[in-house]
Amino acid sequence: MDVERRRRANTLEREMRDPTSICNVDCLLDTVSALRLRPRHAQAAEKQQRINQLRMNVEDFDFIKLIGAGAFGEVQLVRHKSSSQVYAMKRLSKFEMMKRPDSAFFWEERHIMAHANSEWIVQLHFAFQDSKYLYMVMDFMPGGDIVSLMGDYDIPEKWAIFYTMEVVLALDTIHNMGFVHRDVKPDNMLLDNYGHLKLADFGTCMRMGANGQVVSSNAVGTPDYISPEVLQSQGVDNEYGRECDWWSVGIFLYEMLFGETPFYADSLVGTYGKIMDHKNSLSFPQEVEISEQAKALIRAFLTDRTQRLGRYGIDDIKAHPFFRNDTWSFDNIRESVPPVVPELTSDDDTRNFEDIERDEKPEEVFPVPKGFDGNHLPFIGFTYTGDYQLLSSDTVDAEA
Ligand SMILES: CN(C)[C@H]1CCc2nc(NC(=O)c3cccc([C@H]4CCCN4C(=O)Nc4cccc(C#N)c4)c3)sc2C1
Repeated sequence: MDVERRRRANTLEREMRDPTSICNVDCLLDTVSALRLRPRHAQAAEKQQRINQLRMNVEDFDFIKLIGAGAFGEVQLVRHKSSSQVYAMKRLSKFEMMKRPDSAFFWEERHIMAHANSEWIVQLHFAFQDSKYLYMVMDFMPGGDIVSLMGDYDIPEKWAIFYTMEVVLALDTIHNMGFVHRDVKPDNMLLDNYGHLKLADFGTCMRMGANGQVVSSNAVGTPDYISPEVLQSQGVDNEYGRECDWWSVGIFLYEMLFGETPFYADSLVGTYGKIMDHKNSLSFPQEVEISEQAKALIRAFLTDRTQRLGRYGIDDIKAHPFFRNDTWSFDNIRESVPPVVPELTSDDDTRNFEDIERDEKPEEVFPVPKGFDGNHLPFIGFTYTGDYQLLSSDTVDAEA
């Protein structure tokens, strides 16, 4: 083959091997699977079926227990049959996503968990899809979430130092990847089998622009933890940056120390009102003994974004007196012993997860259109096979 053709062929092959390329092999096979071949192409349809069986699919996993649920799906503890490895498998309904225009959130979640390669971020091991769902196969976090931890223990200030330090380092990882999280809350903070923290749910993450800001008109996030500037972005295009996540850390720290969130109200409007009027509504219950440093840090986070601690980077946060202690430092905390180490008896021990009843709503499926069915086109490229990349040199040789 002439040099020029060989050079171009090599470049294409490199693209096909690159997990982040739009024409990598997984993406190409997604395209084949997304084509709705009509019965008259019997051979092709048969081949398509065979490809779907050879690719990773939900039959490769044994279901163990339902361990979480969200707006578009659920998380199950599963065991991969051929490797016996346990994972947390999140299943998102394609039907739910097709009903809403702003449902491309799973791309950020997939990108962050697949490529963060960080001890602070739950790792995505595999992603695949079928006609109804997207599946994300992730680390199982047997320590459960911080909501459960706060329910089980009265958190002393020393523990609050540990968990706040780990959340700060985890968020710094997300920010350095170019994302604002926007929904930092204890539900999204999970503990591994040592008791160390990882962030777990990235559906509300948004890429920052070159100026470090995001422009968004939908107020995302959970009422209690949402910052004033994100709240004000509802309906209008408001710009804000990573500092909105530091507000949520302030709420989290307050909740660990006082057992409730600072702007709680029995109505959404009540909570929003208190958040917008935080200068007057923030107060510390007298009966709880809390250090001045802790109150100072909470005030430094729960303030207007132009004054908020962390707006110039996390060094100002790390330097705050609240974090001064004789056990943990920002540099060694991941190698230290956490306040609570989960007692686990097996690799599929789910003691730290509440039983969840599955809402048996009838599975809505979309009618397969008679004509061209483009329903799966938005999901092409979602499949991710992580380490065992197809077309990797050893695979081809093994076949040879
Ligand atoms: C703008 N709108 C349209 C979109 C805004 C962002 C968004 N995110 C959604 N997200 C969901 O629909 C969903 C589904 C299952 C579980 C979870 C989380 C919330 C509860 C637990 N959970 C989770 O991810 N757990 C988890 C993750 C990783 C490891 C382990 C373990 N062990 C557990 C979320 S739907 C939706 C709509």
